[in-house]
Amino acid sequence: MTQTILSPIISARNLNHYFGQGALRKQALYDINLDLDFGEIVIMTGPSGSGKTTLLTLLGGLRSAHEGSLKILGQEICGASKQQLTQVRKRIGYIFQANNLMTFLSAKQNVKMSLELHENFLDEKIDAKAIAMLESVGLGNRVDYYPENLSGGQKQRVAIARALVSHPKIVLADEPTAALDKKSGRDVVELMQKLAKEQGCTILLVTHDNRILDVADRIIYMEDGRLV
Ligand SMILES: Nc1ncnc2c1ncn2[C@@H]1O[C@H](COP(=O)(O)OP(=O)(O)OP(=O)(O)O)[C@@H](O)[C@H]1O
Repeated sequence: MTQTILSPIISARNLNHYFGQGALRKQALYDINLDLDFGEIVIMTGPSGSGKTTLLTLLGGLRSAHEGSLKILGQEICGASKQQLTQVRKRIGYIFQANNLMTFLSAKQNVKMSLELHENFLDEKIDAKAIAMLESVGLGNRVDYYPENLSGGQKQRVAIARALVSHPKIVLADEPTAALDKKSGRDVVELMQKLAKEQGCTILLVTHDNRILDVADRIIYMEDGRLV
């Protein structure tokens, strides 16, 4: 695996994005210019409907960009093939508000699944790796628990373990604390911050939660589809 540090890790230039067709076509993002550098934690805030999730999904290669240029880990995403997008996605960790754990898999199996999707981990002891990652998020005593028997904060920590176990260079998180009480929310972001600094990964986190803004190296603000 190449360890070349590409900086910026993500680079967007003059990005525009639209929803709908014909008369219903509506612009959601206007002329976005943004660089995310190696190892930094960036928090994106802004009113509801301002375009934060749309931008996050574009930056994560989860939808294709319409206009402009978007480079993720050196790969141009505008006009990229499905295969190229899939390759980029494998190098990104995602954490969502609703943790999206598989309810029929234990904590360990949820984390392992993320490794099973990567060819480069197939030869490794992924069981041990998944357990070690759960230990590092404080769930060493919960590895065989199913999501229904874990608290909201614990489930979100499993989601963090799943996102970080493959050591991605980028982690994108959409409202990771929205469903959590103050203490669990705080614990979750501090954990993300700690692991990101240890692993040297860049985090972009969308939130409405003012209580966690201080973990950011940089805060960016979105309004009416524009970064201001
Ligand atoms: N799939 C879609 N089809 C049509 N319009 C959409 C779609 N997704 C988002 N939009 C519109 O794009 C704009 C930006 O939405 P987006 O979800 O990115 O905002 P947001 O800042 O993440 O909001 P919130 O904080 O409420 O999650 C909104 O006007 C929304 O209605």
